[in-house]
Amino acid sequence: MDIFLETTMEKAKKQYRGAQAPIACIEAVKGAVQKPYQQGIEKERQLFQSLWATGQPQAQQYAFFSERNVGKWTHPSGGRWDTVAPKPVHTAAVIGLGTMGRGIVTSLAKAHIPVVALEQDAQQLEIGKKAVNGLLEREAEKLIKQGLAPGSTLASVRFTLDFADLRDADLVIEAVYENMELKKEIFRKLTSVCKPDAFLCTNTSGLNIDEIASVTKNPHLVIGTHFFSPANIMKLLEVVRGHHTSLTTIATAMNLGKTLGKVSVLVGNCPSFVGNRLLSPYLDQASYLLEEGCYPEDVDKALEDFGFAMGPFRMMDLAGLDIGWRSRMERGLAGNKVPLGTPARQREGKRYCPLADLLCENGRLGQKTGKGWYQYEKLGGRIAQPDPWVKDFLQKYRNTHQIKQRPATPEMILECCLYALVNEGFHVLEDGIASGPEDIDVIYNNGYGWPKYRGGPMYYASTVGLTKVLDVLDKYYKENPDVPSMKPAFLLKKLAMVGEPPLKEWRTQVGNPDSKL
Ligand SMILES: CCCCCCCCCCCCCC(=O)CC(=O)SCCNC(=O)CCNC(=O)[C@H](O)C(C)(C)COP(=O)(O)OP(=O)(O)OC[C@H]1O[C@@H](n2cnc3c(N)ncnc32)[C@H](O)[C@@H]1OP(=O)(O)O
Ligand SMILES: NC(=O)C1=CN([C@@H]2O[C@H](COP(=O)(O)OP(=O)(O)OC[C@H]3O[C@@H](n4cnc5c(N)ncnc54)[C@H](O)[C@@H]3O)[C@@H](O)[C@H]2O)C=CC1
Repeated sequence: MDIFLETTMEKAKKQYRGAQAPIACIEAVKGAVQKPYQQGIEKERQLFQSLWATGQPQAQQYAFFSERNVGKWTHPSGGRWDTVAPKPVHTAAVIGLGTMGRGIVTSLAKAHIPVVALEQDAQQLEIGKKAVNGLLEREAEKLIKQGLAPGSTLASVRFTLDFADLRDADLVIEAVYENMELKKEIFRKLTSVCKPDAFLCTNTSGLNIDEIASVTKNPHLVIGTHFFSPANIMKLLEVVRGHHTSLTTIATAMNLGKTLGKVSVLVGNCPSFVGNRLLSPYLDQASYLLEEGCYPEDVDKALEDFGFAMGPFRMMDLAGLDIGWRSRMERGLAGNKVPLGTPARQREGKRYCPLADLLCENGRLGQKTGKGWYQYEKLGGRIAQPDPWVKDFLQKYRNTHQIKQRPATPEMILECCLYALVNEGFHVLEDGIASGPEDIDVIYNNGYGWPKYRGGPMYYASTVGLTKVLDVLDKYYKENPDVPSMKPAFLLKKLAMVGEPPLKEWRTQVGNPDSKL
């Protein structure tokens, strides 16, 4: 019998909502550790038992993930990052104190790393400072509650508008708007003001790390450190290596994640990296469902009942709709770079849903503007309420474009969204961007509120049955040839054809000579 386990009953209930098997907390089951994850069960059981034996209350079911080297990869030089010593980070700097920067500053301060926090102007600095101070106060309260204050304190944060104040930082994390020209401008400044051996990190959601590094004097010190929203809470750090990134830089970024109490996963550099690359077709499917008759709350409910912490629309509202919008404008898919005469629902011959762009054009960027796919109680509010404005807007949009309505059951919603995501996971494996299916699972479990008891998207696909996933994708793609992200990946077909081997054997089936697996 499966038992889903967490440290406390409260956590277990939250984490395993929707699970069919009994849930329990450590206190209740002690040695009887069992869970339906495909790997490391024995190791995890031993870890649990040893932690339990030492009486450490912070023993966590997923603790072993932060200990194992997630993202094995061999450098073109033949070296491996996990054989190289990381450099210590005594002081850090963060540029941009918006949704992400403020959480990153808080994570650093919490990990006793003093931070210099830089903004673009006095007004933004004041807003950022207030937000960071609020988060730090909350952290201080937690320390007091745990009886750790004043012995365990938070590191200092110095707020500034002056790049010269970054001169002593060992590591800088840039978190400004998602715009390549702006990022390059920041990195040009950094490479001239920072110490020659400072590590220069970008929190970009998916821009090319090599292009950002190209404007610096030391591209081997440039790396992607992709945090997840809310950055002070979410456990994942996606570490993105560029072409020139050195092993020491990788080791330092991976170690930084550990210092911050996060799970670091090393991935390759491609548009949107791993997590967001899989997210993109998932969100596309979610928005097609709106075109065809669903409302945001219907789609979110199906995915939240499946176990996600947040459905796709609540999640987009949390992250900010402007990130995707900026990225689409840069790629000429939205805004004034779209060639005149382009059909509203088509780009480059493929199906395109402009709904998120239209929301942004209406100033609805999500929680930060108090309105997005939902309405919120105030600017920055968190309580999502269905919005009659959105309902009306969707109805008018469907009428204008005369879109054929297709009633969707929760099962259909799950199949469209999840199989699209999983299919992209197979492409990522074919391309050698993640070092194995387990890494993709770790990314989703820790960065996107995926229900852990389902093991992650790739493991989930193996439990559904790869042939079933393949058949559904195949049928959908035949009916919708303008949605190429639903064309079944070669690796999925191959694995289905060779009898659906267990996930731990998938790496040997990749067969791509360029793969880094
Ligand atoms: C180049 C673009 C790529 C193209 C692809 C297209 C994509 C376009 C859109 C995507 C943008 C990309 C963004 C990105 O790069 C990656 C991301 O970050 S995506 C977002 C990932 N995050 C999630 O999926 C979050 C899922 N949700 C959760 O895990 C939980 O719901 C959450 C932890 C937020 C809350 O937990 P819960 O148990 O429900 O609530 P609690 O009340 O217990 O809160 C716990 C903790 O969290 C704080 N918190 C809660 N809500 C918020 C909030 N809205 N904002 C900030 N913080 C929040 C709360 O205060 C608690 O903190 P404490 O300090 O412990 O009190
Ligand atoms: N919001 C999210 O969920 C996630 C965002 N990201 C990425 O993180 C980066 C930041 O995103 P958000 O925090 O959401 O953006 P945001 O819009 O909330 O904040 C950006 C901040 O950068 C500041 N800024 C702009 N130009 C600046 C400059 N020249 N110097 C100093 N500060 C400057 C702005 O004043 C603003 O406060 C983007 O690259 C985004 O793609 C990555 C992961 C998740």
